[in-house]
Amino acid sequence: MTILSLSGLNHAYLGRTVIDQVSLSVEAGEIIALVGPSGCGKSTLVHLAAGLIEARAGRIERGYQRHGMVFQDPRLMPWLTARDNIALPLKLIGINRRTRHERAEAQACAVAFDPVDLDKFPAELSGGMRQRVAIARALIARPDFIYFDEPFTALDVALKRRMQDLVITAARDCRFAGLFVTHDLMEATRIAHRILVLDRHGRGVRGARFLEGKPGDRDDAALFALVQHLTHDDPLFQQINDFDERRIA
Ligand SMILES: Nc1ncnc2c1ncn2[C@@H]1O[C@H](COP(=O)(O)OP(=O)(O)OP(=O)(O)O)[C@@H](O)[C@H]1O
Repeated sequence: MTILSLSGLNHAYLGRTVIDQVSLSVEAGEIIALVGPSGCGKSTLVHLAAGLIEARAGRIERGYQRHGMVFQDPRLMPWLTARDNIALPLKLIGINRRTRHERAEAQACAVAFDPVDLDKFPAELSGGMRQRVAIARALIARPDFIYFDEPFTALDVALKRRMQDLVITAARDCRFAGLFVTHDLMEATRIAHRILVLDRHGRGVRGARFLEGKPGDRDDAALFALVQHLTHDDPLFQQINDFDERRIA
């Protein structure tokens, strides 16, 4: 069953087209990693799909009930404690304070955020703790779809891996579908069921690769070999590096 369908999307900033004729669909329970050269429009596409900005043309059909979002910057409310940040989506749907706090505590535990830190404000938390709060906030209203926009790019390698495991487990347990923007092919191959490669200058989806096995069941050696293969032998992925390297040179 298709839970998100985008067809023929077009978007421009200040008259400059950055998304042109982009179509894709996500099945229920499926995590799609969205990769592509820097500036090709990945974040814009996620913002369009989530309804944060409006497309100039095209059609968006959302079959999900509720979505969550996790960005690179955790975007926590600085005046709220970790507990109230996590509980915020429940407040917005009118859940009473006591239930909100109980569920926030349970959700904090589920993302390995120590409940003793729940009364701290974002400024008192480390980067990893803030990102756990952001993930807990995205999960608390039990969404059936989550948009991830490079959520772990700023984290160190070990923490990034722990966060990816957390998403893999949560996606399996809560059965949400998602679009996951990343630059990191190791991350894409660990987390996703399918990788979509966007063409540069927003010229649509260049191609897709289905990944064997389920996220969480793939071992590191196989993933490493797959990333090597995609990077060096698969023309679909080579254009990402070629394009990014030309921009830096
Ligand atoms: N608010 C904005 N106003 C004007 N131009 C924008 C705005 N947001 C993005 N752009 C431009 O639109 C294009 C696509 O940007 P977007 O952030 O969607 O790409 P991206 O693929 O997510 O990039 P990256 O991988 O570097 O994060 C870029 O050329 C960018 O400069």
